[in-house]
Amino acid sequence: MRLNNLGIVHTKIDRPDPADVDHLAKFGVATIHEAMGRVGLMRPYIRPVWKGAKLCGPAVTVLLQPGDNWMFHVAAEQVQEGDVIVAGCTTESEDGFFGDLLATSLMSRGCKGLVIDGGVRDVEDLEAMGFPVFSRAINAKGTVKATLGSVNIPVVAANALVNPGDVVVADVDGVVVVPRELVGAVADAAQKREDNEAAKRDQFRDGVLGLDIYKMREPLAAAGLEYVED
Ligand SMILES: O=C([O-])CC(=O)C(=O)O
Ligand SMILES: [Mg+2]
Repeated sequence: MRLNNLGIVHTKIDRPDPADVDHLAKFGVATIHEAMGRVGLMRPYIRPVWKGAKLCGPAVTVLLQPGDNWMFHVAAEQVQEGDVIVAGCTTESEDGFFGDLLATSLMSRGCKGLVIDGGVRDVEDLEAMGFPVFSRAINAKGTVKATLGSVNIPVVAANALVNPGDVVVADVDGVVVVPRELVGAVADAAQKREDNEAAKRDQFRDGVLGLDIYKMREPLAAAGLEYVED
């Protein structure tokens, strides 16, 4: 009888339609999060390790054990072109699980980046390679290869549940997780939101006030806001 979910690799995962992933990739994390109804974000302590890093792709998930990066090598074999890796850990850990060697291996498999609720190192090289990484820490502390975790099971990373095949989008504003079956609908909703924002941006540029665009004068007065001249 299996007592835990460690030591498992799911080799078949469902991925969303690549056209929907491409559409979603056009939008920023803030827009996607709003379009979903203000949900789906990882905790904001996950930050890009180099300026300008961005990623969007279906997740191959990894559950790590603290101080151990064995499962990244197992995960590399499961990566398909366009995937990203999302790594959680069985407990909080800021060890440097990942660096340029693993990035080189993942890139050769078509991987588009990493989100990890842990630490990474070799950041100068990751930037030079153009491999986008989002992590909770930059840490030179090395790890071993000795303890089983799992690949392609549901993982929690920075308070977000990520199922294999969910699409993860990350940019300087944060990391958002879009459930696989919602990717097309969320991309459409994000497009609508962006069109709407474009119209508002034009008005703001022309000097129109939010007070008038959003018709806020009446509700502000009803709430008791007073303008005092003296
Ligand atoms: O080798 C490791 O264990 C992690 C690392 O620094 C790399 O991937 O370059
Ligand atoms: Mg290294």
